[in-house]
Amino acid sequence: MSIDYKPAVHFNHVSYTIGENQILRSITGSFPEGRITTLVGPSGAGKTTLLKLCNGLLSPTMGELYVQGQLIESYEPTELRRLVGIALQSAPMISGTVYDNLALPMVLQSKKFSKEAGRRLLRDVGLEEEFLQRKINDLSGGQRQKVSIARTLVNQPNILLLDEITSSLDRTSQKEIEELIVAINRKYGTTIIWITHNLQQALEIGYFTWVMMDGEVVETGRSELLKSPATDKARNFIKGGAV
Ligand SMILES: Nc1ncnc2c1ncn2[C@@H]1O[C@H](COP(=O)(O)OP(=O)(O)OP(=O)(O)O)[C@@H](O)[C@H]1O
Repeated sequence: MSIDYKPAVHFNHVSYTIGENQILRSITGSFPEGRITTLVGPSGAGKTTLLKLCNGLLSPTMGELYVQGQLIESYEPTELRRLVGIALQSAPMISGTVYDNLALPMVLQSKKFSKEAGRRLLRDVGLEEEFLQRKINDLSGGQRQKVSIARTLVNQPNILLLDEITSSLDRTSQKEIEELIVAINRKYGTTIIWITHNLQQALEIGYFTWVMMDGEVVETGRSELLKSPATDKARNFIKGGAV
């Protein structure tokens, strides 16, 4: 990947092992600041594991990992959570209202969260203000995912990690979420690292792409590589997914 870009996250020979099982093998590379990078690869390639390393949910077994130029171990856990947000496919929520869920990150830090702040976040994700008092269980999958994204924005993260956030949504909701993420990236300059199984989405939304297989990064570069990969491994994977 080009060295013209400042890395938001940098991996230097990072490995991750569980027992005898090497999940990630000496990963080296960067996620450029202020850009959308997509992570693609077959199931079990290690994409989610790599994402969890970026916000300290997991720690490397070997190698160094830098977030905004600083070794990840040097951050206070709460500081790191504020800096790096994560949204998951399952969008886990507490029961109660949308407001209760949006306020959660602040409540956990013993901070106040105003209704106005809640309404502002809803506007950011394209939901009407009246959603603030809605019960979480009454929301559609797409609306729920928007609330999940809004909740990650409470801490105004510089880096946002997304794990398959559109895979269970219909085409319309999927498009809405894609547009929303692009808008967040543009408005706040948020660095986005996005795992997706949808190669068309990776091509359209991602500025950069990492192709992963068997715990390794087999190819990285501008997302156009998905149309004409340079390596056999990436080519074989993409053939199966047909961009
Ligand atoms: N806690 C764990 N214990 C044992 N093996 C694990 C654990 N977590 C992940 N693995 C293994 O590590 C490998 C990579 O998993 P990971 O979830 O990172 O892959 P992935 O590329 O995100 O896959 P998917 O696209 O299916 O989500 C898999 O073989 C998985 O079985």
